[in-house]
Amino acid sequence: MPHKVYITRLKLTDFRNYAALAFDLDQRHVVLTGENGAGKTNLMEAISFLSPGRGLRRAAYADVARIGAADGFSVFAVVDGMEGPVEIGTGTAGGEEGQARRLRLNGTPARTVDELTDHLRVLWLTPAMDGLFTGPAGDRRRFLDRLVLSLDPEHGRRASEFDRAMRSRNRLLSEFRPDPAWVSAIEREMAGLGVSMALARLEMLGLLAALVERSQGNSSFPSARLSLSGFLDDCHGLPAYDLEERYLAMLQEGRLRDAAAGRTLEGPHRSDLLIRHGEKDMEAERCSTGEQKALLIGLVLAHARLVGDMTGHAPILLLDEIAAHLDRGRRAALFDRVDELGGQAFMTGTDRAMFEALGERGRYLTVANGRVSE
Ligand SMILES: Nc1ncnc2c1ncn2[C@@H]1O[C@H](COP(=O)(O)OP(=O)(O)OP(=O)(O)O)[C@@H](O)[C@H]1O
Repeated sequence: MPHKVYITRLKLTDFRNYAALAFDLDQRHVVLTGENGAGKTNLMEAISFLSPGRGLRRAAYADVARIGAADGFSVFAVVDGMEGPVEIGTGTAGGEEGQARRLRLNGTPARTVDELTDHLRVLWLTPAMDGLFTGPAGDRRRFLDRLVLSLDPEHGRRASEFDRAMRSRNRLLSEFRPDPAWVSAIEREMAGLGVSMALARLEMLGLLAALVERSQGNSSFPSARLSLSGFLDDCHGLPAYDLEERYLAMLQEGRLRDAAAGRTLEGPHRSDLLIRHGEKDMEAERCSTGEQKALLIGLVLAHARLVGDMTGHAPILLLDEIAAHLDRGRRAALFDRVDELGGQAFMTGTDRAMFEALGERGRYLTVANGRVSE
């Protein structure tokens, strides 16, 4: 069983509808119930800021600060983390758009928010992800990249450097006579980064597939079969160097076409994650709404297990409005599966009765008017 990472104290200041909120937690899972608009998802979002990135809503920081607040927002947490107890403070100062989120670990400013991954991993499933299978490829790519990031924190740096290089190339190609040596140098950089990104994604899919294979048959949720398409599809198994040369040649040959299009038409930014319902052997997008939800739950649970297995520390799991779509038996199975992962899970719902099967494994809190009570 992986080591349990859990939050023991949470304090929010000027975060969404919370002016000031503080409460203590123990190792148990946390069930947050309350009426629509009470602030349950806001609390989940606050916890998601204990991981790098823009949180589970991918919101602009200016929208996260409480309306009327004088100066940004802050989230403070005490966590029994991967390296022992740690105090985490994160937030923004001022309401400017585009500003970076600051992080303090045990009172000391951290260089980047990426340092959070030394202490805990936070994974989530929200109703906004329900359209994952039917929505745009970009959503699935982002989902996949978050999976990769939770095991390989370097993935984010590679992706943003690739993006920067690609923007430089697009800009250069739009010039009347771009300097070919400069374009080549940028393409070489893109080839290295792009292939590393593709390989990191493939490695993640391989690990997940192996885990799904091992746990086949003993799950109440369907297993997802995942593959990638849209970039270097016919090159599986080639060494990284050959893949880089291949991608480099594609970029060189595509210069005129890309210049005309005003963007780079081939690369890891064009990949799509293909998802199939394993047991039915059917594309996820053609499954029923309920089947899609179950598939997504199965996928997130498998990923959470993988993170626990690989790091030795169970991730914190945020399951927003998870119980509503499931029948009684499935709900009970979900709580068992979540508990078996060995981490602390936060779950929300409008009705406490939905969580009956969780029993004493959970702590039940009511959210109302920007406050949390027993
Ligand atoms: N920056 C902000 N400042 C103040 N209030 C905000 C801010 N952003 C969102 N809110 C408010 O927070 C409230 C609670 O939102 P939240 O999404 O957490 O509700 P919820 O309890 O999850 O509800 P539901 O059950 O409907 O999903 C909403 O009424 C919203 O208007």
